[in-house]
Amino acid sequence: MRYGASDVLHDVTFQARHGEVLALLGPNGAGKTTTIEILEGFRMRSAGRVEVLGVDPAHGDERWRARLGVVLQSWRDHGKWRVRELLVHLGAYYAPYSTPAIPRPWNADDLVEAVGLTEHADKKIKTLSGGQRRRLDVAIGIVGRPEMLILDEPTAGFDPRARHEFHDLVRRLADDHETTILLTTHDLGEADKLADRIMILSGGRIIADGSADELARRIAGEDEVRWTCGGRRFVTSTADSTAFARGLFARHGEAIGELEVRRASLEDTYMTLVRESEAAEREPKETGR
Ligand SMILES: Nc1ncnc2c1ncn2[C@@H]1O[C@H](COP(=O)(O)OP(=O)(O)OP(=O)(O)O)[C@@H](O)[C@H]1O
Repeated sequence: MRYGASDVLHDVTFQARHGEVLALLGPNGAGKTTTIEILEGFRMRSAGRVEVLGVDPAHGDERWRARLGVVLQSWRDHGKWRVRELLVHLGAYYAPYSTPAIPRPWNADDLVEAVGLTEHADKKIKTLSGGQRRRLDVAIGIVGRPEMLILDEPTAGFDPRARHEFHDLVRRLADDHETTILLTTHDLGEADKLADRIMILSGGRIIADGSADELARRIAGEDEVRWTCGGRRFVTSTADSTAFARGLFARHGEAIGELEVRRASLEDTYMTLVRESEAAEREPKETGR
């Protein structure tokens, strides 16, 4: 993708598997929203090949669009509508695309319940709080029972309980309904918990693609092991904490207490990979001077 003279995405290559939850992470301005806008057919790519549900988004028709759910970063329209009323209205557009396998739309009352808005169902949308409005955005994104769901920072502004309930909903959509889900987030804990696969975008390139564990193993991350023995505290770093712990017990047996293993967190991994990529990007410019 090129805006004017500047390339904001280069060689972004990935595939999402059916029913997979994919999290797209990356610093502000990395190109996450641009990637999403290309996938949903809102923005035309400058070059390259894209297929979503087997269709090039540049030529996606209404039938294709009905199979896709999109939740953008924010929208603030429909203020005078009531929650259930809007979902019934929008849902009706999906009815012609109902199939025996995927009945469309989602029943409005069930949907309102699924996103935790039952007690607000008859309220005017402009009276909802920011987090309630975001739940409605998610409901609008899934009212047509999409086969592929794209969410741009869906939980921004959610309180911890709303976040927890949203995570359950996403896992249910993926596990029970086989919805393929691509979401962007700045919440690394959310990505760690939700995603089958994590991609990190930095400077318009994918610099990492794998499960949270795979990414943690990529940075020569050593585990930190803490324990007590004979009333003294110990801490060490090791590449193989399981073997280390086995050795500890073999040597000291019952004397070992309070054993704790801390693996490299997704945050450690993310910070390392993004720093490396930003340093690599600066380098050619510096040597070119
Ligand atoms: N319409 C546009 N014209 C020119 N440049 C743009 C346009 N939209 C985005 N950009 C630039 O493209 C780059 C990627 O932006 P994008 O919004 O995709 O980033 P992002 O990863 O979603 O960031 P954030 O985490 O802040 O939402 C940025 O440098 C941005 O300034």
